[in-house]
Amino acid sequence: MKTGVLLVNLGTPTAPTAKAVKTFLSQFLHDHRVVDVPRALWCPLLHGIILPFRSPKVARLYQSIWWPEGSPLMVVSRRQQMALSEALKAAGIDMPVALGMSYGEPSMASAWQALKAAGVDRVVLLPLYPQYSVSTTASVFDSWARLMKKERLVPAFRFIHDYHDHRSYIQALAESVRAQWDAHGRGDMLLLSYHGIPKRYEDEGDPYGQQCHRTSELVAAELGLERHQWRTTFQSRFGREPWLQPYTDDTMAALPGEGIKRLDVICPAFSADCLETLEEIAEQNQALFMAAGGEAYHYIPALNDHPAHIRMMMDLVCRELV
Ligand SMILES: C=CC1=C(C)c2cc3[nH]c(cc4nc(cc5[nH]c(cc1n2)c(C)c5CCC(=O)O)C(CCC(=O)O)=C4C)c(C)c3C=C
Ligand SMILES: [Fe+2]
Ligand SMILES: [Fe+2]
Repeated sequence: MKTGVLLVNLGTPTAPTAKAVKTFLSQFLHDHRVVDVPRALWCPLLHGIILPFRSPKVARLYQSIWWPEGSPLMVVSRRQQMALSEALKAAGIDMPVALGMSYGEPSMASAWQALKAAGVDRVVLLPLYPQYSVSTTASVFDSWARLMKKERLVPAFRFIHDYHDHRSYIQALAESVRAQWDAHGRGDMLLLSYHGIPKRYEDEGDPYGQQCHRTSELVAAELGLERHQWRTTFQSRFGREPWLQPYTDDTMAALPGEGIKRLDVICPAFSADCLETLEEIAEQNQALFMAAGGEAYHYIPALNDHPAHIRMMMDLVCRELV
């Protein structure tokens, strides 16, 4: 049997324009795993207000973080794919690596076609979401299942459910914090900010919030931090219902008043830098913290294609070879 790896991430617009953002948001926000509101209620709001008004606004935000080679999420994802492929080759393991996005291009269908063309008949699916959520991981599974419906011969496959407490992941995060401290000195606190989800999803059984808290505890323990030296918050709220709390933006505005003037921020739920880290955390939230009396703010980049992150991917994938 020949095994291949299918790396999956969320996806991103093809250009920082209102049109491309609208196409991306429309696909993303039509996914029932992401927004579970009945379509009769959701579609009028989505088509009448959210897509027309949010798309130009968000396009301007994408313009502020866009790289010459493209959207950071896409550029980093391609680098991850290449680095993992090379690392596997260097270890003498013949395993093609494809990249598929849940929304937009390259699609999961194109990634599966590339693996099939390489003669793969066994697939390790690695959704690059360390913490399981219905809104991300389950949606990857849905896309895979939809693809497999068209196959007469479904390949053997393994689905990596989550890796929120995996040793190499925790070590890679801790290593990136230490590198930050070595370069810029240590802040008064390490804030671990995770993408949020609606609180209702957690009440209905989504383990995401619990897994985020566990990741934070393990990183703090690995770094030898005391309880008052780190905090977990949730960012990127969308819509009106309550999301997981405490909210990152409220915390930013409050910390300087509590005597925390120098802050280090890491976003462990993001395996690649993207709009939500480079703009929301590194720009918007920095401005909130400084306006409230903060003195130093350091955003610690996502693990991206750092060698420790690629080693972690190797560990996760090779574990599935037995
Ligand atoms: C509508 C509800 C949303 C849920 C639930 C949600 C969960 C969720 N998302 C990520 C990772 C990413 N989200 C990104 C962008 C983004 N997310 C939402 C909404 C929800 N996300 C929107 C509407 C957007 C687009 C930007 C905007 O309009 O504000 C991204 C960045 C993509 C990029 O192109 O850079 C990532 C990555 C996780 C991990 C998660 C739940 C655990
Ligand atoms: Fe619709
Ligand atoms: Fe999101």
